[in-house]
Amino acid sequence: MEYIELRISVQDDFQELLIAELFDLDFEGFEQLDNELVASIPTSRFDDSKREEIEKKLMALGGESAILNERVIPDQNWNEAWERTIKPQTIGKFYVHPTWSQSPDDIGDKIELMIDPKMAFGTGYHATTRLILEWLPDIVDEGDEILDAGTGTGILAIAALKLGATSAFGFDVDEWSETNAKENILLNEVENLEVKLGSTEVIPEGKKYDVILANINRNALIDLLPMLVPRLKENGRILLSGLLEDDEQTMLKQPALEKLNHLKTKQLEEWIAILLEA
Ligand SMILES: C[S@@+](CC[C@H](N)C(=O)[O-])C[C@H]1O[C@@H](n2cnc3c(N)ncnc32)[C@H](O)[C@@H]1O
Repeated sequence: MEYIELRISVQDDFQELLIAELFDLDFEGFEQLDNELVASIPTSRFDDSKREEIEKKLMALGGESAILNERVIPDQNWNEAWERTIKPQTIGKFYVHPTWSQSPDDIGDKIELMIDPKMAFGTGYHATTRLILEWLPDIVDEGDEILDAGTGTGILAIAALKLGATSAFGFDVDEWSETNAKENILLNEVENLEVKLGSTEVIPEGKKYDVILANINRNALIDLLPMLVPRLKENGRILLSGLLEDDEQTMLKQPALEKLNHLKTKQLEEWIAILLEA
């Protein structure tokens, strides 16, 4: 897949806000530099109207923010770019690292997650993924069956299986995710994780789940909830992430969530995740 990379001048104080807005516009990769942000999006999801929308958002931030440069990044450069920026990290109970940085001999009681991200979202670096990884041990029980909507690298489904879930099904509309999640399944030697390219239409017919993980973004979640919620078992839990603080009330008012109990909302930086129970 080919990507468009935008280099944007933006003061450090406004970078998180801009990342959140670009994320809602389907941007996937972000690199924060000194008063600059580099953001990337698949070429197929970028057009003049998105560029105009970004320019409007930048104007609203103040006169100094602007798109400095726009360039096309061909496929083959991505791994190299990622390899420079991805470092091992501890997130809650997990030690997350790529294959090119070996796990130290002693990671104590941490659970190892080996994730080679390539271009799929889910390095564990984004706050929305970290938020779920930190919370996951409290949500997943032994024997649970998991549905991972927008699986990206497969990191959340793999983590859930390592916590004792018996099986997981992940889906993603991004073809890189399908390939990459499958690679990460092999790396982590997890069994019973099936990944498919597509959206809710690829969920096995009639199947219901104990836990649904959905780290996508507000607009996609609003569209997908009517298809996801009926896939919850009785007392099943759904965790919605990829949301900003201000999205909480909009989400909780969604008709598809009407019959669910809101258990808890957690926040990390400006991002929130909402847990509900059927
Ligand atoms: C924020 S990433 C999350 C990746 C991973 N689950 C994580 O937590 O790190 C969202 C993923 O959802 C996928 N996605 C976006 N819209 C979707 C849709 N309508 N159906 C399925 N996947 C979608 C994107 O391709 C992307 O890989």
